[in-house]
Amino acid sequence: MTGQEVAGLEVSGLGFSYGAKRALNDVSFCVAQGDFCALLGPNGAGKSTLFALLTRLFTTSEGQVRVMGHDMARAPRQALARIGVVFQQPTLDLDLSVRRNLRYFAALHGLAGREANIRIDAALERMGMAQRADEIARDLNGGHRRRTEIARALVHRPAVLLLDEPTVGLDAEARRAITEHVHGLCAEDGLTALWATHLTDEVWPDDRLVILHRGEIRADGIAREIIGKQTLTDRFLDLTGVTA
Ligand SMILES: Nc1ncnc2c1ncn2[C@@H]1O[C@H](COP(=O)(O)OP(=O)(O)OP(=O)(O)O)[C@@H](O)[C@H]1O
Repeated sequence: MTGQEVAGLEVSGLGFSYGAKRALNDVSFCVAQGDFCALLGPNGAGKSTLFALLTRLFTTSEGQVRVMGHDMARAPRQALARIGVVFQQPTLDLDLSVRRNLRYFAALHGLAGREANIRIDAALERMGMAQRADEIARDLNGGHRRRTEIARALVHRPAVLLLDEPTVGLDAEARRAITEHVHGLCAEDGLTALWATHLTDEVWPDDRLVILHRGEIRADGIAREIIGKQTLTDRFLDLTGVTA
């Protein structure tokens, strides 16, 4: 990234404690626009706490978050408007169709009528869900529900997409399809993605990779360079001291 470019996501010196429990300590990393960044960490590493700070569910006086150049503390509305979020827990209304789930979300963002429909169609197409637009969410399998949630997070055209363990509970085929779709969004649409996971097989060799453990960054770079001659699982175990 040159000095002129605005990073999709810039985190500097972020810290957070739950009472006496230190959950994040001096966390800094920067994701260039259009990059897919895997945030890999074992259970309890601090991934969800980081997401809560990035979405302003929690606030902290320690450190700074910038989204497309907007300081989350000084310009939260501008920063949040540029973020799409896929939470770890499913949040679809299962009684509504795929399209109506997205239409409801569009309305929350002040979008209606033709403009909303154009954006909804584009988001569903992008996630391979256009053919299922009129299906009731309850009738979808887990992978298609997750794809619908990602499409919903795209409706307001965010620049940065945050995904907190988006493939939990899905089989290998559904996980692969979702990972490919999100890589496509980055490569073809210039979306910046931060994908939290504890599954090493979701990280591709050319991905940007940040490894978090006990609230601190243990590695930051291109996955293949961090991995070296090891497998990512071996490297991950070495860096985190987590036993298999
Ligand atoms: N409400 C809370 N009160 C006290 N400690 C907490 C609270 N929530 C999380 N923690 C602790 O903060 C640390 C980071 O937790 P966090 O949930 O952010 O990790 P994570 O990487 O998202 O884990 P997982 O993969 O299990 O979701 C852990 O040690 C956890 O036990």
